[in-house]
Amino acid sequence: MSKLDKYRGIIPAFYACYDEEGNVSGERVQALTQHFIDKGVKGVYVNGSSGECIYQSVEERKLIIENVMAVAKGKLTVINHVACNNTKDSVELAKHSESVGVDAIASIPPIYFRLPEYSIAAYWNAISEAAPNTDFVIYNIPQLAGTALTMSLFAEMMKNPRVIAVKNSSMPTQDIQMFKSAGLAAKDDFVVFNGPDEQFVAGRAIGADGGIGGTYGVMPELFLKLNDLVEAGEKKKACELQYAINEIIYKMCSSRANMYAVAKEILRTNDNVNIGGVREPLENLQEADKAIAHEAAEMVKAAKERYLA
Ligand SMILES: CC(=O)N[C@@H]([C@@H](O)[C@H](O)[C@H](O)CO)[C@@H](O)CC(=O)C(=O)O
Repeated sequence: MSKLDKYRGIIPAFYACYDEEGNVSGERVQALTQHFIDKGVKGVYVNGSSGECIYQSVEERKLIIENVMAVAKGKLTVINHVACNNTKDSVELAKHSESVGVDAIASIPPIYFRLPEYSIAAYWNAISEAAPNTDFVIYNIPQLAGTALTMSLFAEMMKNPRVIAVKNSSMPTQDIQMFKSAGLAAKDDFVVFNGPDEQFVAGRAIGADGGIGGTYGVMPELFLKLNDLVEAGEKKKACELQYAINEIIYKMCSSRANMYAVAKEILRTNDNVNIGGVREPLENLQEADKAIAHEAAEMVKAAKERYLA
């Protein structure tokens, strides 16, 4: 048993939880955390893209992770994304994360200005040094961050003993293999998370240890089953379920509203978990989007009946 096994499995990317006025709701954060515990997932990835972190203040992000930890401590693996696009605020969130006892912190590279690799490494290492007893996960999402994790930057970061994983949301699954191989060449153990939910099976096949995903939250049972099928080597069944999941994701992405607004409506409809809407400038649901969300909710129910029986 490796000490990194706590990261191997299905880890939903936690959604932002707001009250009816659009303020962060600690109560709703706790309810969503409990919902994920009840579903049997391995952990949660808090304050990432799905958590709408770039639209939130440092204080709001502290409130969110405090409420997650109040419920999840000892029950879920908790990874808190702390990047704020400036070192000072990110360091503050890293310190705070360690004080509330998260398992790991994570960070994208700084966005907007194209910084040299030594500046990105300095940014990540400063954040990591602020949480000296906490694992560190590099978040590679070049299509949104505008900067890709290169192998030379990766090699530099391998010198930091706290770097234990890459959450890889780039689209080429080959990236997973490259980080996994180079990680294992540098360290006794190393974790790579699959990012794109639509290619979970492919990501796992090429070396991902599990996944962190923005659509797991509306169908955790389906992703848990998918992971079981991959582990059992049931390729045909795994692909069949992956295709069914992908149809649900395509439906979720077909609305004018932001995908996370659709996800939240599915949660309300199927699971009776109300975590509000999305924060502007993300687009909330109009009537036509609600119809799409309800179709997607029905598809989730049908897939559960078909594949979990
Ligand atoms: C670009 C993007 O948002 N990717 C998502 C995916 O889970 C994505 O929502 C899913 O594959 C649907 O396209 C995650 O990798 C992001 C994520 O886990 C997070 O930080 O919330």
